[in-house]
Amino acid sequence: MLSRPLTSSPCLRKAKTTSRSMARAYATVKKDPNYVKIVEVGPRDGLQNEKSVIPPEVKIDLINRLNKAGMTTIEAGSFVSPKWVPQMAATDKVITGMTRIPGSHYPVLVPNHKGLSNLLTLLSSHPSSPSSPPPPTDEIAVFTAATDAFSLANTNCTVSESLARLAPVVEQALKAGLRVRGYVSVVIHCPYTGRVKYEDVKSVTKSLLEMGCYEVSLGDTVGMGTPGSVKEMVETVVGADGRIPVEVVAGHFHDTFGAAVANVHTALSLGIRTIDSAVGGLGGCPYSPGATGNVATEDVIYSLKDSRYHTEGDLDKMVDIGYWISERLGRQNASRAGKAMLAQRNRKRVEKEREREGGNAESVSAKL
Ligand SMILES: CC(C)(COP(=O)([O-])OP(=O)([O-])OC[C@H]1O[C@@H](n2cnc3c(N)ncnc32)[C@H](O)[C@@H]1OP(=O)([O-])[O-])[C@@H](O)C(=O)NCCC(=O)NCCSC(=O)C[C@@](C)(O)CC(=O)[O-]
Repeated sequence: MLSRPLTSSPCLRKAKTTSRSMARAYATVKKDPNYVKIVEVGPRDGLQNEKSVIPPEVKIDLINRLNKAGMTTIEAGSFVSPKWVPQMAATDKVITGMTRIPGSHYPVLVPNHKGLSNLLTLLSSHPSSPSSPPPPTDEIAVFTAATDAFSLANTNCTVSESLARLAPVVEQALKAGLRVRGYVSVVIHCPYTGRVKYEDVKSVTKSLLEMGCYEVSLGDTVGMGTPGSVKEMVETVVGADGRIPVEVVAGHFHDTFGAAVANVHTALSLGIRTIDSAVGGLGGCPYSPGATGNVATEDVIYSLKDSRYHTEGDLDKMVDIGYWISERLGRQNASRAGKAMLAQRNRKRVEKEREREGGNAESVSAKL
């Protein structure tokens, strides 16, 4: 239950420019109706909950590899309080150290004025001559939740307080020429209060769009969603009144209960065309106890094969990256498709060796 009406803040009333923001949102929508845009969240959502501090060089390497594998929207880090999420502390080093490819986007999370101010200071020192590389980022993501309990745990304020805090941040970011994406967490289930009211998800989504977010990502943070609950939630959010077009919402599914790929396809069947995912199924929110990683990017790409949809990202290269980063972090690769493809490659390699060795059964069977 939200503590007070979302529209009660003066900042929000001021920011109510529905038609302008909706037009901005529509302008970014991909024209091809079967194109599925993937927002690769591995370097941010994927790493933020890792216990041991990952050096910026590894994060930079990860982002560069993802770019080379064809991912063009890669969430690169967060300008949040290092006391709350220590893992994201060196995001400034990451976004200035990574190779920036023209046309790619590297959004960073910003929770408040301080985060935006730190980012704008960094961006102001970036050379802006035509020959200089693209700026470290051109996009921020602001985030809130569908329940006060989660919002308080994650950002130390209620939902309406967070919206009031974010409205001027979004306004300033837009004035500075940044794109702004929004997140709503716990859209199905809250780890503190249980089942969520989908009308609250809709209300928060609407507020973020009215502020000027070009898109709002609906986060099943806990990963308890099922195709049935995702359908009901999305149908409530995009609703029959037609005020939130499905083109401006994205799906963000964690895979705690193994239903994330099914949830992705449910979202697609309802018209959503932007999906957040993390290579190797990395991830978890520090304030969502028990939740596991995001749906693996490899699993999303694999599941779209032989369908009417198409997307970006070279599956073989993504499988390599999933393997590499999982090894690097010393954790299990959580991508089912990734593990299956690696096993398949291994079998093929052994078969080739068998052919080369002239069918030496003993040495080959030892490798299988
Ligand atoms: C929002 C705050 C800052 C409020 O935290 P607070 O403690 O209420 O902040 P404050 O304003 O009272 O400031 C306290 C201290 O933090 C500093 N501070 C304050 N802000 C910043 C900043 N931006 N950058 C750097 N430092 C900052 C500030 O300067 C001060 O420093 P001190 O004077 O004590 O030395 C904090 O709660 C926070 O950073 N929360 C972020 C939590 C987070 O990152 N969670 C994970 C991301 S959300 C997610 O994963 C879900 C998602 C998006 O993936 C979708 C889904 O799956 O649902």
